[in-house]
Amino acid sequence: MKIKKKIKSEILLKPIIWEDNKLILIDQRKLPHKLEYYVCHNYKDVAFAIKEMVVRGAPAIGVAAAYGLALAEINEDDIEEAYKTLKNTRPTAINLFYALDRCMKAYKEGKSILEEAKRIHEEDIHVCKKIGEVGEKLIDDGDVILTHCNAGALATSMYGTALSVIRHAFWNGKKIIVIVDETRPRLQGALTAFELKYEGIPYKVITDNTAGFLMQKGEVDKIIVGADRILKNGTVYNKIGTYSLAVLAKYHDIPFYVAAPLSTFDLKSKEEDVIIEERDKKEVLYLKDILLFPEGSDCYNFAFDKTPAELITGIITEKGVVKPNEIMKLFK
Ligand SMILES: CSC[C@@H](O)[C@@H](O)C(=O)COP(=O)(O)O
Repeated sequence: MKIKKKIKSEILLKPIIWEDNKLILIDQRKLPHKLEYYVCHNYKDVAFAIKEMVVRGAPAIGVAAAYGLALAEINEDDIEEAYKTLKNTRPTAINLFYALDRCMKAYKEGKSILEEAKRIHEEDIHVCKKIGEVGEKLIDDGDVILTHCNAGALATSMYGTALSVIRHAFWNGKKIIVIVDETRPRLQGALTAFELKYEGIPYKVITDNTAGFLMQKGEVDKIIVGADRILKNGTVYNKIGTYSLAVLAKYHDIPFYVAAPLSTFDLKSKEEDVIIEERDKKEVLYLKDILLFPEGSDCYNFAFDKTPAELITGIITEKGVVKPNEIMKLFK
């Protein structure tokens, strides 16, 4: 049994590697066709990597940012400046601020930033595994599970959040099929498909606008997504399109789960404090270099949306599954 488990974690992708005082990231811009690495030598490289989505996904950007600050320490850069630069890379996922603030606290207490970054990295691996073990109990043999964006190994340090639940169910012998939303405009669904293919987990890709029709046909048993930030009132911020899925799930009476570590909870902010990232309009208007719409077209490119608590069946965390109105139980 033990040997089997070891092999399973060894086949998982490791998007974040710390080696010889360098941060090595799987370059997610090149996936799914090329598995290439992007090497960060200083905090500015890391800030670029987060902004340009070389590394992405809430827990992964937190871990990368922590190592970014560690690089600033190693290179004897101005730590306050590095902290500010890294903090201003992406505004919505709370894990970025959680990890940077932890490292800053360690620094101010005269401790090593690198040691704190390594701890955050290790903890993320451990809690994501736990989320999978806890959440897989909600999955029935034969389930068809729809997921949005990529809440997989690539979005964390190893197991993923929503995909940790899915891969643990698969490892435990449950015959599942994953419906992968393509997730326009950045197509994080391709990353999810890449991970599932890598591990032999059956999946089928759909365009985002197919989800409702599949639910109407009775072909979706459960929906599991990740989160970028969860407020005390149970509001979940996640990839744009999550809210529409949750509304559809409610209408069709399909359980809608959110999987996230405690580091994704923001107990201080109110909804009006949360900034929804708006990215370059080119991501929507162009496909690579091809302009898809009439010259001069304007568009929206919100990267995230918010899903109210009443649409969420349960939140799967490393400390158990809670209803969105029971969040404070997790912090007692
Ligand atoms: C475990 S990842 C959870 C979320 O970070 C994920 O669903 C998501 O929205 C990622 O957005 P991205 O813009 O790709 O960083």
